[in-house]
Amino acid sequence: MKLSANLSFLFPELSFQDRFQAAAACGFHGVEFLFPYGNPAEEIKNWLKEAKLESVLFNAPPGDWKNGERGIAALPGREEEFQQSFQLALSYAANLNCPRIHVMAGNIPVGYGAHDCYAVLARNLQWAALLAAKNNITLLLEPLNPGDMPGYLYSRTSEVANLIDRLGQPNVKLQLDLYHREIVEGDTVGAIEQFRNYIGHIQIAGVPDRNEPNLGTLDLKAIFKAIHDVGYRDWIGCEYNPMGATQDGLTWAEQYLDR
Ligand SMILES: O=C(O)[C@@H](O)C(=O)CO
Ligand SMILES: [Mg+2]
Repeated sequence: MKLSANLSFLFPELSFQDRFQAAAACGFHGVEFLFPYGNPAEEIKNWLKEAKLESVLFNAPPGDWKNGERGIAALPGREEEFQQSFQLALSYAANLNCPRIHVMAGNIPVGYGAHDCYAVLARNLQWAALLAAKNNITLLLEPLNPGDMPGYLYSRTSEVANLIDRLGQPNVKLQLDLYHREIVEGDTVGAIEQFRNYIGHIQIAGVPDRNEPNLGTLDLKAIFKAIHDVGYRDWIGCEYNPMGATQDGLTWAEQYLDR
C-alpha cells in the first residue's frame, strides 16, 4: 500500500510548510492537499524537494469556499471562471509534477436542477480533460456525503461512474473516498470491486467520525485485502482528523510507512 499524507488534515498543529517535513519523518513518500493556492507553486515545489516527497493530488480552485461554495465545475454561468481557475490548477500541477487534480462539481444552485448542473459539468469536463491529457494529468470526481457537503451534486458512486461513462475520456476517473462511500452507501469492499476500473485515487478515514481509519466501523483488513485483490497499487490518501498527535495515531499504518 502506498499511503499519501493529506496535509490539509494531518499535522493540524503545524504550519502548512512544516507538515511536509513531518509527513516525511513519519515515513510517507507522497502527500496530497486540498488547495495549494495560498502559496506560490515554486515554494511548495521546494518543500516537496527538501522533504523528498511526491505530489500526489490537489483540488482545482473551489470558488468561494468561505461562503459555502464547494466547486464551480457544474455551476451554470460560471464556465469562464471555471476555465480560468482550471488553468491555474494545471500550472500548479506542472510545477509540482502532480499527476492528479480533483475537480469539484459544486452545490446545485437555487433555481437549477441536477440535470442542468450535469450538462454544464459534462461540457466543462470535456474541455478540461483534453487539456489535462496533453499534460498527462488525470481528473478526479469524488462522491461526497451530504452530511458534510449538503447540496453537493453527487454523493453516490454510481452517479460518478455513469458520468465517467458518458464522458468517455480515459483521464477522468473516480476518487473513491472510503469514508464518504461507507456513510452514504455502505458495502465499501463491494464498491472497491465493482468500481475498480473507474478508480483513479482512494482516500480513507474512520467512519463515522473521520478520525484514524482504525477508529470506527470500517473493516480495514477486508478493505486492504480487496484493494490488493483488485490489483490497485496506487496511492491511498490519509484524509482524516487525527484524534491526538498525528504520528501517535499511525499505528494502523505502521507496516506501510517507511520508518
Ligand atoms: O473528501 C473530501 O472532503 C476531499 O477529498 C475533498 O476534496 C473535498 O473537500
Ligand atoms: Mg476525500
